[in-house]
Amino acid sequence: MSEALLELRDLSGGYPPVSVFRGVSMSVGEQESVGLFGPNGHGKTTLLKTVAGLIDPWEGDVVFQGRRLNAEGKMRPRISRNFNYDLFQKRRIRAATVVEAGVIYVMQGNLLFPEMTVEEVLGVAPLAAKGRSGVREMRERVHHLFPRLQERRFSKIRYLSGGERQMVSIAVGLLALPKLLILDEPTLGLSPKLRLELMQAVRQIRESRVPLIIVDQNIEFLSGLVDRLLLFDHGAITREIDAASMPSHDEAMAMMFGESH
Ligand SMILES: Nc1ncnc2c1ncn2[C@@H]1O[C@H](COP(=O)(O)OP(=O)(O)OP(=O)(O)O)[C@@H](O)[C@H]1O
Repeated sequence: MSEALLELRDLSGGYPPVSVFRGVSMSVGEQESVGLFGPNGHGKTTLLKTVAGLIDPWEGDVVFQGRRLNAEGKMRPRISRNFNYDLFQKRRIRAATVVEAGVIYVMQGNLLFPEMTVEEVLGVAPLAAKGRSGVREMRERVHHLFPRLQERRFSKIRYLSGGERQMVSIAVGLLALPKLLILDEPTLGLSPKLRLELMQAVRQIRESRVPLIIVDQNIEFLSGLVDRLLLFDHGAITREIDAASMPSHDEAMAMMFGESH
């Protein structure tokens, strides 16, 4: 396997006091693409939000290019009696640190500013790249990937369809010049036509060798895209499957729930 770009070491987390995932160890190599597949509500998004620095890990490490991005040690129980104790809590991982390291997480759902235009949003996105070179080339690539955004560049985000907003979100992620791009269910809830368009764009991103972690409910889509598939069940990685032996949707479900799913 190629050298590890991202390594998660025995990572646990959740929404205190509720534990969502436990003892997750995985790695993503340079130029590798890894898929996460598992039932809804079992903690994939929570794991990715922890890697992205949006919520604190309870235990374990997030290591990127050999550097630990989280504070060392376990999360300590909260002892503050302040109502807004979150404001005073010292963060164990910071989203800004993760972004500066080059890990870009494209979240599920629409989190864009509704009153900004497509052009304005795409204009500010490269700020996250912190002066790394290659923004101009990436702009061209984004235009090529999503010609529809060029047509809609003067439209406010609020007037875009769900699929177009998803395209903007991925474009923002790319314009941050990711060293690792994390896509959380990029085709969720889209019409079949837009879904296909977006799937093709993600395939092209993959072909350009951007390392990816991608979560999707469509295993056929993931199979054509990833070097390894991780089955994620009840907050833990239960199985790792390499590209040569990708299962069908039914086979993957049987691996997780037995033949009677
Ligand atoms: N902000 C939150 N506060 C408390 N619990 C939450 C929060 N967000 C999610 N959860 C809970 O954490 C658990 C894991 O949810 P998560 O979204 O990580 O799962 P998932 O595998 O990504 O599923 P999906 O594909 O539906 O997003 C669920 O039980 C969910 O209800």
